[in-house]
Amino acid sequence: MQHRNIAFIGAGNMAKAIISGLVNNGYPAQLITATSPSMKQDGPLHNQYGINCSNDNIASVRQADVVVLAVKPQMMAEVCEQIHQQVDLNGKLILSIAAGISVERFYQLLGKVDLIRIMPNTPSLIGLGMSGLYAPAQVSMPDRQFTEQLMQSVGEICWVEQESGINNIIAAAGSAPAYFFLFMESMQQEAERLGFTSEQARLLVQQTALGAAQMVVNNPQLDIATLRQQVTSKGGTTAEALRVFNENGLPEIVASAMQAASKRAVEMEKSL
Ligand SMILES: NC(=O)C1=CN([C@@H]2O[C@H](COP(=O)(O)OP(=O)(O)OC[C@H]3O[C@@H](n4cnc5c(N)ncnc54)[C@H](OP(=O)(O)O)[C@@H]3O)[C@@H](O)[C@H]2O)C=CC1
Ligand SMILES: O=C(O)[C@@H]1CCC=N1
Repeated sequence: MQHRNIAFIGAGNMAKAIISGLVNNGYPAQLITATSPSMKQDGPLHNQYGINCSNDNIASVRQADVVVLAVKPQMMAEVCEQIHQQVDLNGKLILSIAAGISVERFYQLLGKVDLIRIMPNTPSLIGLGMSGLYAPAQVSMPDRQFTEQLMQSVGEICWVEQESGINNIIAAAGSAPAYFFLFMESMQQEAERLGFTSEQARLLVQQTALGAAQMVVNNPQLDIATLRQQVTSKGGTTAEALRVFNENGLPEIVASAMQAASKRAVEMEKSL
């Protein structure tokens, strides 16, 4: 892929996940800078990945071709206004990974910049990310391709035609690792109650989750429902477990939870 000078403004969980994925995939570390107020030049991020680290947003944005805005949504206005006042963003590509901040809001904060919204998730850390991408019509093809390749280097990508699609990506992928973690936490707790040690319970859950996910990946010709049916013997144990899930409304709970995530993103877009 093409290499450009990238500055991550904000170096928390999500920025670190993308940086780790990029560096492990061969993106030149010397072309990556990460900033945060508490950042030390020779701190852990520098030592681990060899990237440039700074607590100076302005200097970092000035020297960058691509700026990844990776602060919490509630911090975004303050950070953007400071950048807008001090740096000419003309010719730079701005990438936002924030939930709940619309393109229109970014134009208010930064002026009419070249901006693409990305909605990644934390498995980017291990190259298994899932990112949604949205670009307004005027964004150039080279900028779209660069962003696509950037995020493909840490996982899979899915373009959305409408900006509202980003909120649905949040529901289906951005927030979704946490759904699977909650499910696994609940299973681990019950496995411990059934008498396994914490380590055994974790192994049982993580290996089963990994195996199930890998079976879905390896069998694109099979519906996920078919894979479920292959585990479920008539009158057997799995059928009993699934009966309890269904009687307690698991599909409806999942649907409501995903809708709640998307709705929250819409609310954030109105308030931030
Ligand atoms: N976590 C996730 O799974 C996902 C998160 N996102 C989005 O990613 C963004 C970041 O989230 P996440 O990584 O979880 O948040 P974190 O709280 O982990 O990270 C926020 C980072 O911003 C830094 N920061 C705070 N103020 C400033 C400032 N003025 N200038 C520069 N950096 C600053 C913090 O530094 P310090 O520690 O020094 O305060 C920290 O490094 C959010 O907008 C979120 O919506 C999107 C998809 C998934
Ligand atoms: O919880 C959040 O708001 C962020 C966005 C998607 C995942 N984490």
